[in-house]
Amino acid sequence: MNARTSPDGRGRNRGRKVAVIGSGSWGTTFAKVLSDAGCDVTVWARRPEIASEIQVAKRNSQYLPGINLPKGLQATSDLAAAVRGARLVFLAVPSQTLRQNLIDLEPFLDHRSVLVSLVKGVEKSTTMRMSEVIADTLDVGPERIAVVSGPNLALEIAKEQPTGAVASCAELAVAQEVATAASAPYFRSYVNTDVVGTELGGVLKNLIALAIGIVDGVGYGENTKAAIITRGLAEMTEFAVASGADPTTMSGLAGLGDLIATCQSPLSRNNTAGRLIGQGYTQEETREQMQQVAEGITSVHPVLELAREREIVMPIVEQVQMVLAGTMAPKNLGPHLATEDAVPQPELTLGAAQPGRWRRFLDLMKGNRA
Ligand SMILES: NC(=O)C1=CN([C@@H]2O[C@H](COP(=O)(O)OP(=O)(O)OC[C@H]3O[C@@H](n4cnc5c(N)ncnc54)[C@H](O)[C@@H]3O)[C@@H](O)[C@H]2O)C=CC1
Ligand SMILES: O=C(CO)COP(=O)(O)O
Repeated sequence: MNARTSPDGRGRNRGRKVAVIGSGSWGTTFAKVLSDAGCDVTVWARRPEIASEIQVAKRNSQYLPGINLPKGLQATSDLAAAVRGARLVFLAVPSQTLRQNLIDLEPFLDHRSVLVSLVKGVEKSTTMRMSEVIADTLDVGPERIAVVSGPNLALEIAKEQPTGAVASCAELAVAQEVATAASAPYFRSYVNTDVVGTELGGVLKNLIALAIGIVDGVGYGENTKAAIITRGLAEMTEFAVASGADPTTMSGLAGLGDLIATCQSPLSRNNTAGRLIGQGYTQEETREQMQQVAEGITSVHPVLELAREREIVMPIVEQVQMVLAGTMAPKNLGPHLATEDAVPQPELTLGAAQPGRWRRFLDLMKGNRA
């Protein structure tokens, strides 16, 4: 099969110039995916020594030890040089720095370029999702904002272990363009137009992965974890649908797929952070040990703020917040404590999720049929 017809898109990506902003574990891995897909990729690193190591040695020893990066991958610590001529600009920085990174980037952006968020957090000070931060910071419409999300543990993908993701944009043709750029032999990108759902899948699974890590740290077994994953998916779906997402997105790669990967893997930083907390380390000690971004810790508070505004009940996420705040012992986290007013709750499952349904069901059970 020649490159022009190969299913991974190498032929279709010939001459496609793209940039990746951020050279941590995900930025570097995603740059490798794009390069292996045949794109002409430049990755921007904040620290010149990391840019130089990627550019010269084709390595990023701090974030991806032992991984050889593609020969053609370029790196720079000069923002203007990174995005010059790039139609697609992938963003892989921490959620709390994205706004400032975009402000720095703005003078160099082409007015046609598409901003693609790979980030799985919300901005703490505003409760905005990353696509909202992009729209709020730059003068770009929804057709220039995209998201890629899925079960994507960086180190596994850097080792070319196969997986998939969803490329999402309100404009389907743009989602398809992003998916084509991000389709390597070991990485398949699907498309949808549900930016809210795709983005929230990545944010919310981190909170459930924290819960899983906590109970793992306590020493609970598979039943507890399976119950938390299942009830967690119901919470994620309820929240996402109330935020405008399509419920089916939560059963796809960006929802259930990422939830499974993150809750199962010791490679997950959120899972690891939860486990340390479950073992009795404080939040500060956990942060010190991690040395890497665990977005869930920052997202708990803003997500619960939004849940309250939307009248959504998120018992597991609330328990995670209490454990992080030190007001609940890790051993008390579990779905058996999630019963509101001791009223047996309906088992709200994926297909049943609709805004307000949980509340209406509870009202009904309490005899309040108004
Ligand atoms: N690592 C993974 O497996 C995956 C991570 N993600 C998401 O990607 C985003 C980035 O995470 P990772 O690369 O994993 O984190 P990381 O902890 O591996 O790297 C963070 C990177 O951000 C840089 N950074 C720190 N402060 C910065 C600032 N002020 N401006 C610009 N860059 C700054 C660091 O130097 C480093 O390069 C997160 O939202 C994460 O949830 C998404 C999918 C997979
Ligand atoms: O998003 C991820 C996997 O899809 C990575 O999860 P962590 O940020 O918990 O490592």
